[in-house]
Amino acid sequence: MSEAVTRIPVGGTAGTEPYEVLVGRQLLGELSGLIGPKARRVAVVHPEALAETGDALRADLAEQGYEAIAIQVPNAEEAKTAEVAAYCWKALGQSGFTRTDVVVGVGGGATTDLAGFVAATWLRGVRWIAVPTTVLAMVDAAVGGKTGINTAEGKNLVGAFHPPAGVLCDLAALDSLPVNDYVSGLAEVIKAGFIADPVILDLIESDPEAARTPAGPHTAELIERSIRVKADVVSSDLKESGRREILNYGHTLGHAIEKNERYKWRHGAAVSVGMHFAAELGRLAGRLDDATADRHRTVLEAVGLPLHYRYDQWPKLLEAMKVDKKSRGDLLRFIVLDGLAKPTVLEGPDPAVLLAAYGEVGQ
Ligand SMILES: NC(=O)c1ccc[n+]([C@@H]2O[C@H](COP(=O)([O-])OP(=O)(O)OC[C@H]3O[C@@H](n4cnc5c(N)ncnc54)[C@H](O)[C@@H]3O)[C@@H](O)[C@H]2O)c1
Ligand SMILES: O=C(O)C(=O)C[C@@H](O)[C@H](O)[C@H](O)COP(=O)(O)O
Ligand SMILES: [Zn+2]
Repeated sequence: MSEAVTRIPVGGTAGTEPYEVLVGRQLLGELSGLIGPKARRVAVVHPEALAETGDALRADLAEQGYEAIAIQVPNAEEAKTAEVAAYCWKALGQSGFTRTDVVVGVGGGATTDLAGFVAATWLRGVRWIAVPTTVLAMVDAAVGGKTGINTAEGKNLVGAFHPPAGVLCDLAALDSLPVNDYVSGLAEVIKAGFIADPVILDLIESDPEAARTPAGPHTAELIERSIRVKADVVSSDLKESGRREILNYGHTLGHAIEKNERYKWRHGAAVSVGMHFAAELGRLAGRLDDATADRHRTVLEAVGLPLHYRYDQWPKLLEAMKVDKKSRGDLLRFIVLDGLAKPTVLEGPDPAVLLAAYGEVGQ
């Protein structure tokens, strides 16, 4: 008997095309429907780690009559560069890819960010479909249409809003994910818990060890709840003119750490340290109660996510945070909590408060 498939709607407001995030197993049968009747060519962008999956998908699409190509890109953040994007553009150009053809991004968030960006920029925008294969990509990266690449100056500094035509979250993909990558994705799940859906935190806290594996009893529910948080936010504010900024909770410092580590840290690990910082900032700014601030430490630590970073790096991190996309001119802006599930913006905090908050994080 096949398992049920959950369908979560996204978008459809302010002139955007609605689409669905499907969560279940054996979802690849849905792909041709999403590719649509007009496409002749399909490009499957996948990381080295998923070479077999990428090639199997290409072969399957070729059997269905498409001119299918596989574009293999490096694993993780090494794929999110201008050079790799140019490599993909070359592959599309050489295959004669037209405006009715379709990109399929199969992989973690780094791959779906790159594939979506290539789709957004090729011929000024072609259709794309996300097939996320990590927790993080399922609950966050593949949903909402933020696509992009990094530069030496900062994380995701080049990109476009270009929503996918559909997102297929096949839970079976998570079985091959290394535990560190699985746990890294839990940072965005926990973020969704703190900014909008505290039941997520209750479920993780009920058995943090089980939450670290796809075999845990709440895996599907945690993923679906997190997707619903993201879908709700991006449906109301696709281009981040306001409410969408709450999804950046923990990211102001997190992205600065990623840049400082030359993108060798996993995103979720950096966001975990960033959420610890944001909690301390909220507390010191007089916004957040002690119990909710402390809960950040306990839940992040319970699943094995990091809380700390090098104290001596503060001046460099502060510099890096200035190019955060939420900054306006010289004004630094942070997402903090006014309470559980009450995210808000803290503008231009006193530098002494920032340093004191980092004092709790730096080691
Ligand atoms: N666009 C957005 O809204 C958004 C949201 C959150 C994060 N992101 C981005 O997502 C990226 C992080 O994504 P991530 O955590 O998925 O990491 P990732 O894409 O770097 O993947 C981690 C590693 O796992 C490998 N991998 C992927 N799926 C696998 C599987 N099923 N089995 C075995 N190996 C597998 C990858 O090749 C890579 O080596 C960051 O670049 C971050 O900026 C984007
Ligand atoms: O979708 C969003 O909006 C987010 O902020 C989600 C984040 O988890 C994600 O890491 C995003 O890529 C960060 O965006 P950026 O605009 O700060 O680069
Ligand atoms: Zn993120």
